[in-house]
Amino acid sequence: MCKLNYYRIIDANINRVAEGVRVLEDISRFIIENPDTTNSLRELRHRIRKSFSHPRLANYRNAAGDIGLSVSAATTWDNKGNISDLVTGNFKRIQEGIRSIEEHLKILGYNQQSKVYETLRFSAYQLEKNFPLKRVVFDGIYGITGETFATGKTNVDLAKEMIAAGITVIQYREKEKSKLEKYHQCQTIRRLTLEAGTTFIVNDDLDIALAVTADGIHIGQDDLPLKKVRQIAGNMIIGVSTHNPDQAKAAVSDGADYIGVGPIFSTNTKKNLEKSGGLKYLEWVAENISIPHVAIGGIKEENIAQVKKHGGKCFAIISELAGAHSIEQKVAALHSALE
Ligand SMILES: Cc1ncc(COP(=O)(O)OP(=O)(O)O)c(N)n1
Ligand SMILES: Cc1nc(C(=O)O)sc1CCOP(=O)(O)O
Ligand SMILES: [Mg+2]
Repeated sequence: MCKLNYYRIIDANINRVAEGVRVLEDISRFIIENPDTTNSLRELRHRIRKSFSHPRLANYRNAAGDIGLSVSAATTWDNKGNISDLVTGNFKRIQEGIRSIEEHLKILGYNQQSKVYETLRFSAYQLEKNFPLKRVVFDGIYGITGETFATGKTNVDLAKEMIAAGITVIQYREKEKSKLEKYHQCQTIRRLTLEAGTTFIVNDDLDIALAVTADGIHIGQDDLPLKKVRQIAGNMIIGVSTHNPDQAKAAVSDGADYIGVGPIFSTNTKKNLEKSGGLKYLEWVAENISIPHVAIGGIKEENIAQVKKHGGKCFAIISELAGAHSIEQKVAALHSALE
């Protein structure tokens, strides 16, 4: 291959990487409003552009004749379903682009410069790990579907009613249906939640969560280990059920975004219900755990105020919502009980 083509590859990748960093910089600046991350990204972008320069870079630029353009225009694999995918996709793009720069600099004998880009790639990994995509405020009612506890409403109907009632986080939980049926319901709920700006979390099925580009996955103590789920799910929100302080501490150190705390009260909704210290455990979590927590288990209009008194901020509810004649009225009643 003609040496000049290596310069062309390096030039294309410097542009590609800088553009990817710019997308993240904009998210950090205008959506997350985090000045530290914005500054780190800006510095990374400048270093990407300045760490190698050669007159041949611009001289051999040929964007219009780049055969990759038509390939890229025809692909749909990189369509981004949500902001979390956008962030993950751009970090991937940056890391792969820098890797390509490193390799081609080495071929041309620029070993020192290649090492500089290697350092920048590791900075990008670090920035990805710490990217403050705290998209959700875990506060108020966290609605969980449960059509088996409803009278004639499907999970989709329940999700629609929850959205109309102003619930901002909805979890899809379904224990009876086939994978395919669950997938179809989740597809519909994903569309509805995207339109409404509601956070959508899938219980148990990581494959479905990924397939419908949900915002998050909720796992229990017997599901895949959290670290493995993080490897597969990237930036997706990961919630973990916990029933005692050791599980809560482990979830934090393994990188959970929030924990479920329960059961607070007894409930017939879950088979093989775990034991926990209930309200006492919740109090411990409120005092000792830094990430958001979601209380769950037997929460109803008549006891939600008590849960709040013991440190509850976010309240996950299944049967009290699914069994309500009107979810909108039930949510209003729950809010008044919390006042
Ligand atoms: C918010 C929240 N907390 C806890 C659970 C329970 O999840 P898990 O332990 O996986 O049990 P199942 O719900 O799958 O029966 C939850 N779903 N949501
Ligand atoms: C699904 C679930 N998980 C729990 C836990 O303690 O982890 S309690 C529970 C059941 C919650 O349903 P309801 O609001 O109908 O009681
Ligand atoms: Mg589960």
